Amino acid sequence: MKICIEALTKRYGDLEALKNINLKLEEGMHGLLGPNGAGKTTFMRILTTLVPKTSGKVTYDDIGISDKKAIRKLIGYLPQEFSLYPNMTVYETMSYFFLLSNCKPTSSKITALLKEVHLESCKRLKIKALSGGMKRRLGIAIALIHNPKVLIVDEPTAGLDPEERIRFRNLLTHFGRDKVVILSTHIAEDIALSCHSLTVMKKGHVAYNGKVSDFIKKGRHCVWKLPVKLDDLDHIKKRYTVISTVLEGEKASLKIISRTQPDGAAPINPTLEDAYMCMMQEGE
Ligand SMILES: Nc1ncnc2c1ncn2[C@@H]1O[C@H](COP(=O)(O)OP(=O)(O)OP(=O)(O)O)[C@@H](O)[C@H]1O
Repeated sequence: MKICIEALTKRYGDLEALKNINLKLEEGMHGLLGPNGAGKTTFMRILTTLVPKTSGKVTYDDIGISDKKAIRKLIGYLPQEFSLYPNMTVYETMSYFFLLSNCKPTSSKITALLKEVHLESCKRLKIKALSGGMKRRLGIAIALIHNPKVLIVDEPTAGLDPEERIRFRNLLTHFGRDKVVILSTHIAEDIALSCHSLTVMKKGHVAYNGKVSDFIKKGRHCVWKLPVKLDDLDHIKKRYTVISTVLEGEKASLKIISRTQPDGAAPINPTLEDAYMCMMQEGE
């Protein structure tokens, strides 16, 4: 499966939410990062046929996005917000969504999907008894009912505890072996730990598209560790972008972003989040 996006634009009245987007996405895990309002949700909603594009071309292999029926068969979508009936059990919920997807709900199919998302022991639990992470895993099982080739997930790990985040990431990576998985999130670490490729969106355009590892390299010589006295803290904060502060008695250890080496600072290897912060600062 290959998704080709050519010269894609989207306008909401006078606002150009997507500007000339060109991308090719194949099987594997793709991360989508960008600040609020960058256009990520608009982009994903166009890919899922929920929002019409203004111009440009989007194809899934040789199927055009205008063929909504065919495209929807190829896609599983887990939106940021989705609601389930609190008094239904997990099993009843799956049966219900099988019917909505025009698929016959059989016990073996439901059990197999619940097994994939590690919820097979929760069949009889009511939705209201599930944790946030369990609900999202059930959301993935629902999105997989029609065995899609593409899985699009919007902010799936927000609010989850570390253990559930790890479980969810591993689940997505598992599906990335034979599906195109697009993971949109504000949690850069989730992308660093699960995605091979990355698209960074900024103000409606693609600011970066390529390997996660190459993006992180761009943050080299931009992130510094700087020990300061507490009295100097306000002055430093006015001068530099401080991304972390650890207080140690009368001193503070800062991580700062700067294209030039500040006095007394030592370079440190950037994380994906650091590299992202460097990019967001540029052109501000
Ligand atoms: N239905 C709409 N009508 C008008 N403007 C919209 C609509 N949906 C989104 N926008 C605008 O388009 C731009 C992109 O919004 P979008 O929700 O796609 O960004 P985002 O990157 O997903 O943001 P977030 O991270 O906050 O979810 C924003 O300026 C937003 O206000």
